[in-house]
Amino acid sequence: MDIQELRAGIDAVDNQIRELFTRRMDLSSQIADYKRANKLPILDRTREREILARLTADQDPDLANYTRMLFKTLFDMSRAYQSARMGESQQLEEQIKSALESSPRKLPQNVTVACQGVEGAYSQIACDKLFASAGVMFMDSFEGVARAVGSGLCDYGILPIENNLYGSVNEVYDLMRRHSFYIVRSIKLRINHSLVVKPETKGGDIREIFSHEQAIGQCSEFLKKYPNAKVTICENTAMAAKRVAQSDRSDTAAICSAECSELYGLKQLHRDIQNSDNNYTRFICIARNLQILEGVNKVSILFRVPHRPGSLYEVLSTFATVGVNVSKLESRPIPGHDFDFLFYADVDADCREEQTVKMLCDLTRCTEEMTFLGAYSEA
Ligand SMILES: C=C(O[C@@H]1C=C(C(=O)O)C=C[C@H]1O)C(=O)O
Repeated sequence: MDIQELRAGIDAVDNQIRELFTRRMDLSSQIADYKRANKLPILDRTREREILARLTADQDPDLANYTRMLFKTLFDMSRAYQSARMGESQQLEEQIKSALESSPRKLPQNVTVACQGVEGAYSQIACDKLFASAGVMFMDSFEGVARAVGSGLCDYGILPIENNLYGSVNEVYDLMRRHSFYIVRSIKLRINHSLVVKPETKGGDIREIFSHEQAIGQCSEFLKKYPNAKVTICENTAMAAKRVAQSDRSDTAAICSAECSELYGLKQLHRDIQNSDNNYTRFICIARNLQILEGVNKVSILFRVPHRPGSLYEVLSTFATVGVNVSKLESRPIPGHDFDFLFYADVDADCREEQTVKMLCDLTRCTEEMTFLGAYSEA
């Protein structure tokens, strides 16, 4: 046999070893589960000795030494895996228990809240509905909001997460992986867009329309009435209105809220221009530390599952076993990992109940990575 053929043989064996190794580690993690529930230690020397004796009993003595070395390494890895899994779930359980004891019952009112955009942004409208007397700090980007909360500059932050017609705000989903914060509330806001212009501008003058890409998508039918106008994407709808108001031109328009139009002294040329009247955007309110306020009924998590058949099913069946409804499941690519996917899930569960905490701990074990994003209620 030439070396190519021999190497092809090794490649085939390596593939099998990898497959079997994954299965062995998976079983080991299930044993960790059992040990945790039954308060047993991770290390079991007797069991390890038995395995070594059984596997080397009828082997050539030279090879038996290598087998011993290989399996001792496997035991080390298997124990490390078990302790990581047990540690992770214990940490989560303790974190939830301590948040339940120390969180305020309601959102405190005299706080500073970070919103993206400028005065009049939909995020600010959401903020005003959640906080009666908060000081608002405007940030240039969604990332700026996450940073302001993460650094402690602001107590809370408001981020749009999805629109029922146009879908998820992917940028915000991606932020959840890169920044550490917790969702403490969410709010659904009915969105009515207007086409706004300077007082002197007429419909026929319009050559350019500014807005946020979500608003443009939500008004796509209406925009067909202006086939010759250039559509320009802005950071947010309030910024678009401000741009129209401050420009020297009188051939521009913005898509934004009625509140925003008034704020910038603009005129609403058309009202309710969204494709459907049933147009809602969900905003989340985030905090640096986990806070579990009264009335929580939703839990959000982010998780990555191994690349093998049934791994997502295992997660979903963990929800099904305790009768928990999954209200949203979103998958996002992970930058730099061509085929790895991260899932984001919203489930209807009460984090004050022991079975929910247990379910979350179980999830840390059947996923490769799991981040608890918070327990909250939706207004
Ligand atoms: C997997 C277990 O936990 C540990 C790891 C072992 C293994 O990887 O085979 C064996 C015994 C324990 O030290 C177990 O108890 O079976």
